[in-house]
Amino acid sequence: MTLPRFYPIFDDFRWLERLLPLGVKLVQLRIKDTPEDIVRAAVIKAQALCRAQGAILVVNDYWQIAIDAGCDWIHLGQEDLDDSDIAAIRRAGLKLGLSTHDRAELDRALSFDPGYVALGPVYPTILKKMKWQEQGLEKLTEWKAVIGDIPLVAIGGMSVERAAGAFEAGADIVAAVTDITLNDDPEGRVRQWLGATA
Ligand SMILES: Cc1ncc(COP(=O)(O)OP(=O)(O)O)c(N)n1
Ligand SMILES: Cc1nc(C(=O)O)sc1CCOP(=O)(O)O
Ligand SMILES: [Mg+2]
Repeated sequence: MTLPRFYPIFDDFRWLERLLPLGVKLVQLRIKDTPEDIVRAAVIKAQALCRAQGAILVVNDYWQIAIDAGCDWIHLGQEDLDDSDIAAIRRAGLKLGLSTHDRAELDRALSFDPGYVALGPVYPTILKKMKWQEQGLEKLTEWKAVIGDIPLVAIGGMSVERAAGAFEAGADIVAAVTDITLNDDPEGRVRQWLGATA
């Protein structure tokens, strides 16, 4: 399966209600610091919205909720991997997207047979505090040479204007948060993204 090249990430299913109808076909629900029953309800809602629009939903962090809700994809970081039941995720048939930031993390990620590998932050991000400096485009090229056919996601400070460079460097997919959510016109920005990644 070839994954769509544009991968927006949102912290509320209401973003999906607004933006999936524009043609987004791959989306992550990334909810933090929220009671689990609210996350569960949001995942169920997001899953229904994605099914209705023919979009792929990736649930961040909450692997048990993703299993319970019948989702197809989960995204886990390296710390999340320590606390996850990978066998249960596999039994439920979910595919894994995994974060990587250095070569040791990449080697570890590859040992889980991931559905995609994310590398970040390619550029500085304002979304969250990270111990990692910006990785630069060259790192995407290096990662792609190692992972071959596994889809490579570029994340961190990505924008419509930066997407072409990431693709040229080896990314298959570009993920973005604040370039959309902090834009004065999120719908217009998503239309630009869809045009730039078509
Ligand atoms: C596509 C994508 N790449 C990286 C991340 C970050 O995951 P993680 O390191 O677990 O950090 P949190 O997002 O959980 O704060 C991601 N969510 N999606
Ligand atoms: C959630 C996340 N993970 C990253 C990583 O490098 O693993 S960078 C990032 C934030 C992405 O947000 P924005 O597009 O606003 O920079
Ligand atoms: Mg995580």
